[in-house]
Amino acid sequence: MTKANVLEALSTTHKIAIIGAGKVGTTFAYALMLEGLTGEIVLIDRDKERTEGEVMDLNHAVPLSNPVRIWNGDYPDVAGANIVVISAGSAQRPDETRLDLLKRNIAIFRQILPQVLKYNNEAILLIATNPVDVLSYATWKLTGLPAQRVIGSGTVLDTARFRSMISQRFSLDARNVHAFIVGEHGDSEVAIWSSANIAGIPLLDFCQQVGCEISAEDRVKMANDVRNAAYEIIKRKGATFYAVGVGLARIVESILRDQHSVLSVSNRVPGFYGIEDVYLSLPAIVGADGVERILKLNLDEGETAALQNSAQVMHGIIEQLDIQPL
Ligand SMILES: NC(=O)C1=CN([C@@H]2O[C@H](COP(=O)(O)OP(=O)(O)OC[C@H]3O[C@@H](n4cnc5c(N)ncnc54)[C@H](O)[C@@H]3O)[C@@H](O)[C@H]2O)C=CC1
Ligand SMILES: CC(=O)C(=O)O
Repeated sequence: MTKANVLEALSTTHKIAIIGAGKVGTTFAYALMLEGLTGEIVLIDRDKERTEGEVMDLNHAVPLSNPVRIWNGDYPDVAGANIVVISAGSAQRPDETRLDLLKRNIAIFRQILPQVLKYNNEAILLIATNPVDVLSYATWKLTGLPAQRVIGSGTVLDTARFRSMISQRFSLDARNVHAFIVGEHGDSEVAIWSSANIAGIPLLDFCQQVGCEISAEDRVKMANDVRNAAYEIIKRKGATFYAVGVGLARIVESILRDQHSVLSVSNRVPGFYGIEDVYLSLPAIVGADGVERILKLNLDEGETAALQNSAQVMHGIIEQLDIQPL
């Protein structure tokens, strides 16, 4: 069998269920289709009419991209899905933070999760709805599933924004920029400069070598630009969906193809830096079983304190939630 045949055979056996066929859910479905990652995509949304329109539109691209069955389904259709992605719920309005969404979206999760579990308790759950860390933690608690199988998209998006901005600054291929945003996917997130590197060369050494400069002020500004990217985009076009759609597809790719990729997904922190019982993003190895291992970055003092602060913010919110298993 050629590599192409193997990949084709693999992709046709996989099924992805997407709950919430709004801007994020449908852009993710589009990315999945273009990348040929799966044989079946079922979209589930309370707005059946609009979802039917989305499904028609997506299906018309199938002859031009990859063979995939895409349909407008309901909860019984999550049966047999390898991964259930949840992107249902409210998105931020221009003057809102992600945490402002919590009350509305946790109520929606309380409706959705029992339905998912009723038809499939073996899938990996991938959460995109905001506030993603709190909702991933709540999903883990409510469902009682192993944390390894309850994953938040976390700072995969912020990390991509960070790499994109560094690459633009130094006119580089973003794929050669290695740097992470960790912590909350939100206002308390932390840019990790101490281990940022270009193809293995520490960023400051790279700058010295090629004669570029990045001052402490530049770094603060860039971290703020990453942190504020969603606000700036929402102010201009009402929502963000392309990068997160591709980010979700990237996580799904690593799971379906058991790639063991290191991605900054949100998961239960295993006591690193004195942080526990909270979902936050750190680099993690993602494969067929979900999160296989969370990696400990060597952080400097300021980064450690900022990450601990991010965990405190999450703890403060989690403590106010009354989460009883379903
Ligand atoms: N994790 C990340 O990096 C990102 C997360 N987001 C979040 O993703 C979520 C979705 O954003 P958008 O797609 O832009 O919003 P949207 O409003 O376009 O889509 C949300 C969808 O959820 C559906 N929905 C609401 N309640 C439902 C229920 N009980 N059952 C089934 N479907 C239900 C709605 O009908 C709608 O189609 C938001 O919370 C947003 O903040 C957005 C961008 C990035
Ligand atoms: C909306 C959101 O969470 C983002 O674009 O980062």
